[in-house]
Amino acid sequence: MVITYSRNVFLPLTRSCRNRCYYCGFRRENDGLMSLDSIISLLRKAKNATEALLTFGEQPEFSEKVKKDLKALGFSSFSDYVKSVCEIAIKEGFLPHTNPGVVDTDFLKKVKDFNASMGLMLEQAVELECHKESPGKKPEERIKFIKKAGKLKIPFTTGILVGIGEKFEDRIYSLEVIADLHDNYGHIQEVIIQNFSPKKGTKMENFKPPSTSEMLETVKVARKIIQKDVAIQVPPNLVKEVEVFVKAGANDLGGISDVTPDFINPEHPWPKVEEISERLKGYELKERLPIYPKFVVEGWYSEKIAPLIEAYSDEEGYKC
Ligand SMILES: O=c1nc2n(C[C@H](O)[C@H](O)[C@H](O)CO)c3cc(O)ccc3cc-2c(=O)[nH]1
Ligand SMILES: C[C@H]1O[C@@H](n2cnc3c(N)ncnc32)[C@H](O)[C@@H]1O
Ligand code: MET
Ligand code: SF4
Repeated sequence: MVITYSRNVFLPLTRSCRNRCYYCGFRRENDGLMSLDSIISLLRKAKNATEALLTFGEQPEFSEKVKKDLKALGFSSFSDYVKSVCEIAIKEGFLPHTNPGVVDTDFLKKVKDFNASMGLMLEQAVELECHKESPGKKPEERIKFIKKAGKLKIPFTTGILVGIGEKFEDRIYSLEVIADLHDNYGHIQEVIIQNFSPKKGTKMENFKPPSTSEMLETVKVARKIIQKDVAIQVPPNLVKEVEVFVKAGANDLGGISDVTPDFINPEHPWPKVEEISERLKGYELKERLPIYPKFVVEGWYSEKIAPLIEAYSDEEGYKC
């Protein structure tokens, strides 16, 4: 059995965010933008990565600091800045994967051709206390966005955040919603089963994270609900014993970096690929691109990134 992962470099473009999720340690009030120079120098350090992961707070343009930085950099909108970062990444030899939060259709259309895939965590398809101050976490907003990405044929990553106040049946319902989206649009490449990990200084710092057995049950039920052509991803820095999760049905480990931390969960360092390989004896651990083999073979990518995809993938669509 093949277990996949991607080698990436994480670009946290800004921590300014219109939402206030009670579990989030990433958001900062009035944070600015990464400079294009700092992005280039980070990319140049990531010698063996093929994915540039762009993540940031949702709709950060309201922040005075972001507005000021956009002006100083000569951009008239945040989406133009994101598009330029993608172009820089491509020029440096990386395939962008942008996880933008809920953005409008114009934003999505502008950046789509410059991304190998994009993502948005559904988190949970039910309303929860921890999202009371996060308009962009309303289930209908997230579902609408994932549908829009489907209509635009964007290879897509979504998933659930486990242990944020939902019941077990809410997880089942959320996974059914994802399966339904994939039935309708066929664009989901992977479903992340991510455990909530408490962050100091947040409202949920003393909230109990889900246990390993609870996470295993969730992966098992996800594997039953989600279509077989969609990968189940667990992050190896958050679940540690990847071998038991693989036994439960996970078959992807997401992006791993040698040069950047997981900026969302910085207290959880990435294990080395060698360590994962050691734990997964009997399985074939294989590197993939941020666009899954199936979508490479089906040609779900633009001419902007075609040269990179074609140079990096073998005839089965895996990284070569
Ligand atoms: O390092 C991380 N990568 C995260 N990734 C990156 C992901 O592991 C890879 O970029 C994809 O598998 C594409 O290769 C996300 C991507 C999404 O589209 C949506 C959510 C996440 C969440 C995380 C995360 O918490 N930490
Ligand atoms: C990048 C993704 O990380 C998730 N995320 C945000 N905060 C946390 C946390 N404390 N623990 C685990 N995952 C988190 C969100 O679902 C976001 O979409
Ligand atoms: N803010 C976005 C979201 O929560 C992107 C990931 S968190 C930095 O969906
Ligand atoms: S998880 Fe994303 S949307 Fe929520 S506060 Fe953090 S950065 Fe903003």
